[in-house]
Amino acid sequence: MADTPEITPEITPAESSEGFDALKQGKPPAEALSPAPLDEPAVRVGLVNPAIGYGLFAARDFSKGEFIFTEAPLMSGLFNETYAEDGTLIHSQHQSYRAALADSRFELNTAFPLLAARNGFPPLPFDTAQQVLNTTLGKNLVHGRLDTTTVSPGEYESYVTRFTAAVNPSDEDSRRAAREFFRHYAFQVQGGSNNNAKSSSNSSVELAAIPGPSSVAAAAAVGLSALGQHSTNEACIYLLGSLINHCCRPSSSSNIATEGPNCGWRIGPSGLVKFIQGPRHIGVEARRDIAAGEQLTWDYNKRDKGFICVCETCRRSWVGHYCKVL
Ligand SMILES: C[S@@+](CC[C@H](N)C(=O)[O-])C[C@H]1O[C@@H](n2cnc3c(N)ncnc32)[C@H](O)[C@@H]1O
Repeated sequence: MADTPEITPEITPAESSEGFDALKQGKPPAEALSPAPLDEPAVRVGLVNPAIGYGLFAARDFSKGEFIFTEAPLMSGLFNETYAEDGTLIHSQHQSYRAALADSRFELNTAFPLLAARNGFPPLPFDTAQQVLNTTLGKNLVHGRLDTTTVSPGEYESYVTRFTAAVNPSDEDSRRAAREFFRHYAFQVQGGSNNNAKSSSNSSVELAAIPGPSSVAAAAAVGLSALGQHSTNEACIYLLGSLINHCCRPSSSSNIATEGPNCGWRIGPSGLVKFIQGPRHIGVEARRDIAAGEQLTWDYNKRDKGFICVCETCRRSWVGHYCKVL
């Protein structure tokens, strides 16, 4: 898959000032307290196309401001701004991957087939993958449920034939694959003592608390021993959240009600979204009304995305450019 940056969050000025005002007052205004997502089918996994791979789609209609789902991480390693060749960071990410593999091999190998192939695991047969896509890929959901996938056998085959399993990959190959994977799929969760994770760009996490799957705990333990010498931030991978694709914002702000990324996210509990219980739990929020069937997207917020973007916003502007030339 193309080189992709870590996903970094985005926040609108309106959301930002609302959050800070609420925090200054000590308690958020009642109308700012969003209800937890409904515990009913919220999302399904689909294939966008063989080049982009999977995406997440709305399984029902959502209103602006509604939370779509919350999810616990599958794994967590230390974070590095540049993903430079840092032995401790790569070790923590690789350990996290190995632990997650022991707990959740089918889910990992279905959701992230390139990572699987680089570690010597060939793509799963369609029937097995379909079961995972329909049910267990939602195993870390806290609120909201996974709906039935619409991936057809033909679509699946044309996607996974892109990945050839490495033969006897070395430990070095596996470490490199884990680092690249974290770089492309992880959410940066800020470390430190502040457990009040704010919205999108100000997410934080309490490193001392290590709930969740053993893969999260294992990597956090590795990470904790390295704190002080390295980044205190964590890189968290989510089975569903990490499958959401990027969409650029439209150049005209008048279009944001109907175009551009339709989701935002928060990690950890905060004054505004108390229903997010775990420090590394992610909450995905509708930034505008979303119709059932629409692909969920957000802005990775990176100048260098590491892939050629073919989002709706870019496609519209290409058409605009083409028309102007004509
Ligand atoms: C976090 S993953 C999203 C899930 C991914 N589609 C998958 O199936 O694994 C990011 C990767 O998805 C692809 N991607 C996401 N948004 C894209 C976009 N707007 N245009 C092209 N590729 C995109 C890129 O390959 C990128 O490296």
